[in-house]
Amino acid sequence: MDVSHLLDELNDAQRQAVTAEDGHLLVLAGAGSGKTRVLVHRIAWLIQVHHVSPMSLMAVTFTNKAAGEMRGRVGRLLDLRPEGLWIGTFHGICHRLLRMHAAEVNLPDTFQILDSEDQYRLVRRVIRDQQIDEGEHPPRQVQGFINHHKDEGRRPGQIEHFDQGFQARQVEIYQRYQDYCERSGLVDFAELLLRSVELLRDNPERRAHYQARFGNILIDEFQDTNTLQYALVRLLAGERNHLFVVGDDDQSIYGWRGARVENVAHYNRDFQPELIRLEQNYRSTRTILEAANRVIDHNDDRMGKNLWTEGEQGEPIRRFAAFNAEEEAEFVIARIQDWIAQGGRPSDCAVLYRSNAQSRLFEQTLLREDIPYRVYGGLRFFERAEIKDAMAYLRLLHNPHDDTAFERVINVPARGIGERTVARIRDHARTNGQSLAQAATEQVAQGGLSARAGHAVRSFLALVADLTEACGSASLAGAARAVVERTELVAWYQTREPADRAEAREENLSELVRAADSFQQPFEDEQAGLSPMASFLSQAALEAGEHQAERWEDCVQLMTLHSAKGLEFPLVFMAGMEEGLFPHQKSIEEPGRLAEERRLCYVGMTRAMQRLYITHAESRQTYGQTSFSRPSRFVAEIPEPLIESIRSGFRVTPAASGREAPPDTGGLALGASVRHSRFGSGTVVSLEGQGPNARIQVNFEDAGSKWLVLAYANLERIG
Ligand SMILES: Nc1ncnc2c1ncn2[C@@H]1O[C@H](COP(=O)(O)OP(=O)(O)OP(=O)(O)O)[C@@H](O)[C@H]1O
Ligand SMILES: [Mg+2]
Repeated sequence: MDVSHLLDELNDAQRQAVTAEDGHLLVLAGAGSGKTRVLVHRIAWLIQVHHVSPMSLMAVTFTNKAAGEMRGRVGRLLDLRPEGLWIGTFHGICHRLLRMHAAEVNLPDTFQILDSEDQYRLVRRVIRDQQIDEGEHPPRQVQGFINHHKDEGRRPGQIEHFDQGFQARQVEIYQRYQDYCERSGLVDFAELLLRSVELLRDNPERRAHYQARFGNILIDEFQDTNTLQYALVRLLAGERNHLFVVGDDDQSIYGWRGARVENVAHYNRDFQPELIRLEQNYRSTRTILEAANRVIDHNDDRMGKNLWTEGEQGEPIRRFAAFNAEEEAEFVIARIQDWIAQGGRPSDCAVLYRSNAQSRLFEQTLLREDIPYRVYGGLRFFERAEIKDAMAYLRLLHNPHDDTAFERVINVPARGIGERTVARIRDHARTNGQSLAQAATEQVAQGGLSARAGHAVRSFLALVADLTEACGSASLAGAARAVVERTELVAWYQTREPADRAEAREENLSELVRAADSFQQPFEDEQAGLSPMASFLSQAALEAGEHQAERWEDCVQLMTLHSAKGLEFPLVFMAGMEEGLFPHQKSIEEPGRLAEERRLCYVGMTRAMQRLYITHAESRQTYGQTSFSRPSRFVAEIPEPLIESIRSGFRVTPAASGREAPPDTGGLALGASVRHSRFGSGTVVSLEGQGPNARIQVNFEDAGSKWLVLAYANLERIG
């Protein structure tokens, strides 16, 4: 059989990795060196050359999207659909394990996944029920506490606490939250992993079964695995199985979420893998690559690597210092327009930023210029309110005792059931150890509610019962359609919201029906005996937890630096490169976190293939206040010849007359001495623009030369 196509487009080191003999492997290599490509080819190689059954392979990637792509690429390389192959995220794979062994891990067959928003609401509910002070124990922070301990594999009983006050209460909330989840058959993201690890750890039979099944386990983006994920890998690998691990310590960017780059060292210690380094980069120009290498050089404790490219030198990186965030957005969009005018595609362009809030100005400008765009990391489809409402009904059809779903929609659309009634039902449920649905039914039957409330609750229960009956034999799409129609969600949103918002919700709900209609149940889920409905509900919850970008239509891509991981674009903008924003204020004081920010910068820069722009603004509005910032230290870490400043290259062309009106100096003249609250004193060296756009350049004694927006600068004249 000719297998040359599996090796043709690989260099020697890549080929060595793909064709390695059985054993453990670690491919440690920088960005764009072909790690993901090698992993895909390795899967195909094992199947085609070693005749390994796809059933005995497990491949783990960072997102469902990446998993889907990987499946497609393996399929194309092999020219067939690799049935039985487990490719997925750690969460997806653990979900599958739990579905198959629900009873053994004490979960009902109908267990549901809690996404992060559901989890937040539930934590808040527990805090309120306990009458604990939300100021002292903010739900978000408690949610972080719970997830942190779960990620480290700790149950409430295993958490050491040193006082009987604050810490003890946090642990208690965790315990009660957990009890609630157990009662209602709910599993949060971290729990998916923790239960799976417990299953394999505590059940020798299951462990032996899976160790015998998965002879080869391949993992991408290994540097961002957490403690539990590594524990799972060890349990699955056992003594005999082969691990194929690829990663880049310089791209570890999820430490704040529990990822442990030390796992690379632990893997070396525990498995003594053969080390293969890939040193040739195929993604970026020489300039971009060298600049990224020089920035990351400022970090200590690196595993160290060389990256080179045969690619051309390329253009210098361009740096633009904007007066303010508005001008920054104008600049970026103007460059995108140039790109498109020269025949480039909108989807080649990515604007990357540190935090989601930065997208707004870019969106505004893109909208105004009528350029199609897409923002990632905001609310994804399955996180939208109307979708979650409809899904909650579907969940109730699937499992009437799903309390989270019950609570979400008992009064959606509004039917006059108030918080007091819900509290009464909840109390009844708690006292009698029942689900909310059972409690509500009993309360109605026993006349435990006021006449009005009783009537409303009865109508809600009747709606759910009707739907259940109507959907008993319906297809998944039929059930989704029935929910959308009979619940009258659309009409309800129409009465509450402006027409355009309600219309968008209506479109989304139709999209949900379409999504259900075209849903293809994964082969593995089917094999595991899952109903299409169960698969669909789980898939939705898993997807809601992801913030990875997807490339859809041909539109400009806006996303956070974190979401850009693993992707590549011909034209990249890194916006908001300012101290305090990036590196983030919270990270500046802590060396460990600063190093993680620098890795994030490295990730951002290495997404660029041909052209990279770095922009920063001297002032921007945050929380309604103007703040002034210096350029990010990372900008200064790019050596001079690789980066070119183009502040003067971007000028708004003067009015058609060709004559610019004299600048509005606001009473300040060239040469005047001024003082700025932050930059100290200096001399005015340049003035331009009109009214709110008037700008002033000041040579500050300590802070150097700055352009400021006159209207915001609050300069005080001295001398
Ligand atoms: N031997 C090769 N010949 C030509 N192109 C290659 C080769 N190896 C990889 N590439 C291309 O280089 C780019 C980067 O590859 P890939 O995404 O696999 O790198 P990576 O190491 O996984 O990057 P990252 O660290 O960002 O995840 C891709 O466009 C890929 O198709
Ligand atoms: Mg990759």
